[in-house]
Amino acid sequence: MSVIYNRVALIGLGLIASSMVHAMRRRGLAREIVGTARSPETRQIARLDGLCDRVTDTAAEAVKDADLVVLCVPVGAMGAVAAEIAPHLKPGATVSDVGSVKRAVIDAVAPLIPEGVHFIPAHPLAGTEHSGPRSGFAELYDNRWCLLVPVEGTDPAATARLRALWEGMGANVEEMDADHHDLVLAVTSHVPHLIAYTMVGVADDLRRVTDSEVVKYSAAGFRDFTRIAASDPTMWRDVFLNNKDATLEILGRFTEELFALQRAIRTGEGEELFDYFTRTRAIRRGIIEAGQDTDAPDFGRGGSK
Ligand SMILES: NC(=O)c1ccc[n+]([C@@H]2O[C@H](COP(=O)([O-])OP(=O)(O)OC[C@H]3O[C@@H](n4cnc5c(N)ncnc54)[C@H](O)[C@@H]3O)[C@@H](O)[C@H]2O)c1
Ligand SMILES: O=C(O)C(=O)C[C@]1(C(=O)O)C=C[C@@H](O)C=C1
Repeated sequence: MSVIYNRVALIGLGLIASSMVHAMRRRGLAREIVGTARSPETRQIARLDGLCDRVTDTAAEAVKDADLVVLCVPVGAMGAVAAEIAPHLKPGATVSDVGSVKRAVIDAVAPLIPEGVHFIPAHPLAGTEHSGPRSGFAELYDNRWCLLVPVEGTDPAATARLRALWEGMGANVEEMDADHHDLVLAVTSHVPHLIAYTMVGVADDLRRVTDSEVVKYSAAGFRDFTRIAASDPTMWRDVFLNNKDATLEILGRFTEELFALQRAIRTGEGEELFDYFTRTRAIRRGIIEAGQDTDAPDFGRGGSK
């Protein structure tokens, strides 16, 4: 594959940025990758590992002459970083981000972007519970979605170029409106994380009662929750504070359903529980049959009744 951007600057060098570096290098998508991070320790690690072609001490230095600048910091820090880099952006450059929330990031960043610079928000739907400059890997975006959320009046050629970069990094790209994005992600990612955090918190409270049994006998379902609940606290604090309305909307619906199930258990409504679980099982099977869950093991497909 050929070079898509001459110079790419990554602000913040954690899981998402370091995975971008590896994925861009795999296909030679950028001639030069410049990176910077707020903490001196992260910059030091990035330099030691040769993560980027150059690591600068400030974001202002990193974006100098960059054709693409990607903000890879927690959602709550996007505005401050945009303010810092705005005066140093090259005319004609593209600024993008990878934040898990889109409306709040657009509101914070768009007004700071100078005329003549394109702003194209993005969100790769891929991650792990790990963070930091050593957590990235080239395959993270393979066969994952990356949603582009262009604001009104965005230059189609600049959007097409960013799309080509994400496709080059292995992702499938679609465009989506910001509010719709935030609602969909509240359902598919944000509230599920909140539920995992809560369940692990409950288990931790119980541990005082049952000693270490919660850890010792933790079954696969709970282990999956602990993986999710190990995700970065700063990132997730910022997600919930910046996607408040959609999170509360979905959480409201979730608690209504939970109360209905709670009642069915208390009153012994076995049929209601069976029908509910049958419906949810069909959803999982539908996802697998549509080939949308590349992680799903093949066992029992169409087998169990
Ligand atoms: N981790 C995931 O699963 C995932 C998936 C998709 C998108 N995202 C989004 O990507 C972004 C980065 O997430 P990550 O997982 O790479 O995080 P990370 O914790 O691995 O890295 C974050 C980077 O931002 C820097 N940083 C933190 N606070 C900052 C501040 N106030 N000012 C400047 N820099 C700061 C850190 O030093 C670090 O270099 C977030 O906006 C997150 O919502 C994360
Ligand atoms: O796989 C994981 O560990 C993730 O949590 C990744 C995940 C998700 O919820 O799917 C988390 C946050 C994102 O913004 C995008 C992807």
